[in-house]
Amino acid sequence: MPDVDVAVIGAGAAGLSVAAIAAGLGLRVALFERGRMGGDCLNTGCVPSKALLAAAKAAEDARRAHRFGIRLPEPEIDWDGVRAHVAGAIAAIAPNDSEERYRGMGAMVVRASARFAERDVIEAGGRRFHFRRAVVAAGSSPVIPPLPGLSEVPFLTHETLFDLPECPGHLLILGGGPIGLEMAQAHARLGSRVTVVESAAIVGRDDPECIRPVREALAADGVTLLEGTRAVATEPDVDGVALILEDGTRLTGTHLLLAVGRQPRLAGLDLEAAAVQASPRGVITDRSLRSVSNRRVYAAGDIADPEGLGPRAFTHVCSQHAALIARAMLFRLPARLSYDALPRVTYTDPCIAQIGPTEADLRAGGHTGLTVLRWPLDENDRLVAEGRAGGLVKLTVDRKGKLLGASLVGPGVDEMAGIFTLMIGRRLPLSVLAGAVMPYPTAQEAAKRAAGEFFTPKLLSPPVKRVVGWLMRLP
Ligand SMILES: Cc1cc2nc3c(=O)[nH]c(=O)nc-3n(C[C@H](O)[C@H](O)[C@H](O)COP(=O)(O)OP(=O)(O)OC[C@H]3O[C@@H](n4cnc5c(N)ncnc54)[C@H](O)[C@@H]3O)c2cc1C
Ligand SMILES: NC(=O)c1ccc[n+]([C@@H]2O[C@H](COP(=O)([O-])OP(=O)(O)OC[C@H]3O[C@@H](n4cnc5c(N)ncnc54)[C@H](O)[C@@H]3O)[C@@H](O)[C@H]2O)c1
Repeated sequence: MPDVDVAVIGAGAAGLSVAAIAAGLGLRVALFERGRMGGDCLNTGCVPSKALLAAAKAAEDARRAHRFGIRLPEPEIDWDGVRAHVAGAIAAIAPNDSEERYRGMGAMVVRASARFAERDVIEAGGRRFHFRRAVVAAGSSPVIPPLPGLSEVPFLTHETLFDLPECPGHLLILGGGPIGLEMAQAHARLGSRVTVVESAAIVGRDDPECIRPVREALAADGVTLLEGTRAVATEPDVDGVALILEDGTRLTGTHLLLAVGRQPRLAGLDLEAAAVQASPRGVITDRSLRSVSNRRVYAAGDIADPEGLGPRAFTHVCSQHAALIARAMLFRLPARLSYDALPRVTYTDPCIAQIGPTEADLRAGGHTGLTVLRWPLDENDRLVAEGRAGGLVKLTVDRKGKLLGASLVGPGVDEMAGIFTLMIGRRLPLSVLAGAVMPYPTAQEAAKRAAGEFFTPKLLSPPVKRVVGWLMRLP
């Protein structure tokens, strides 16, 4: 008789969601966590980064208050106060992810490193747990690039960045993805000099039309963006650290943050003992997130490498995975993972958001007959009134008007992204959005206006005008 119905390795966003569902259904659950409950999102990821961005925005709002006729002195940054705010946000959310809460749900929480011992056995804390089903949700860690000299210099990752006792004097950031850009803007607004070195283009998976305003905003915040540039070495410097670029430029800074991507936390899991196959991208699963080589085992969150889709590192993907695993593993219902309507948002100011594929993704995938609809956010009354106008809603639709992808940039587009997730995910016709009554004045009106652009040319066409003219003559 197995000791547990469901064994979950990792109490991050993915593992916690799976454990909550399984325990809620009355199953015997063992949840293994060797580090902090809540994993990256709570402790070193989403929560501290958004808390730091909020502090930075407060400073920036004070600097820009003169636009409203309010003159304030240059804000004084109390770094200890900023850190207290970040720590306070984590502490306020922590009870949701706590050992006590999960024990209360009926799960057995084992604070130890877990590893597979057999196809259906996990060892942790000196005990063996015979399981019916296991979910590997061990997450990912920052990639440490093979940069010559890196072992000689102190460097930061998101795991150490939020513990700095002082605001960095000059923060060098390697990588201009979501982590690099969010942290660049946050630190620049809080008083650091910031230089980002990006080997390709910043947030390069996003739509170039949407990237442009982010690039301009970061430059306005004083961030130096070096794109299409590689660092070839690093070395100690009197300032702290130096990065040598491929053209020979020597950049010096007080701190170096590495933000060049994620790698699955496979080490120590002993997946081979359970015949669970993994690639350098993660645990290989089918589209129901079930291991292709051990059908008792599933993978969720950053560590999952679903065939044909690859890993995605987002907290909302962790929830999506957990719901799908519940369907497939617990209810034995058909389940097939799709990222067709997946939203992703980089929380710079302005935000950049992508829901589903970009126009370039669709064209590269061979889609023809695409129509691109645009609605500029500088015509949005609410944003104009708030002195924040600027940005774009760009929709890519097929011949029949089916919405395939939405690319957004501007203030408030993070909150607008949910509309497009619903539209694409539920395959709602564009007319639903174009015909919706949106509250005035909101940024969301731009979503409706962009959708309306599909119908306007047809509505105002000469034949329709002729019919309306004829109808007007009727008694
Ligand atoms: C700076 C930053 C900002 C981010 N911002 C956002 C954002 O705004 N929005 C968003 O959607 N996503 C964001 N992300 C991504 C998001 O944080 C991750 O996608 C998410 O946290 C992954 O959750 P997970 O459960 O897969 O892994 P994790 O959170 O890493 O959890 C895995 C857990 O497993 C434990 N573990 C590992 N191996 C073992 C073992 N052998 N035994 C026991 N325990 C083990 C680890 O200690 C860890 O606690 C951000 C990430 C970073 C780094
Ligand atoms: N707002 C959010 O949802 C959010 C925020 C932060 C992180 N995340 C998640 O975490 C993941 C990891 O974030 P990330 O920013 O570290 O990785 P990333 O893979 O998204 O971006 C890394 C960037 O570094 C560049 N790069 C790679 N090697 C380089 C090198 N040697 N020198 C210079 N540049 C180099 C890449 O071209 C890329 O632009 C994200 O992809 C995302 O899934 C999400």
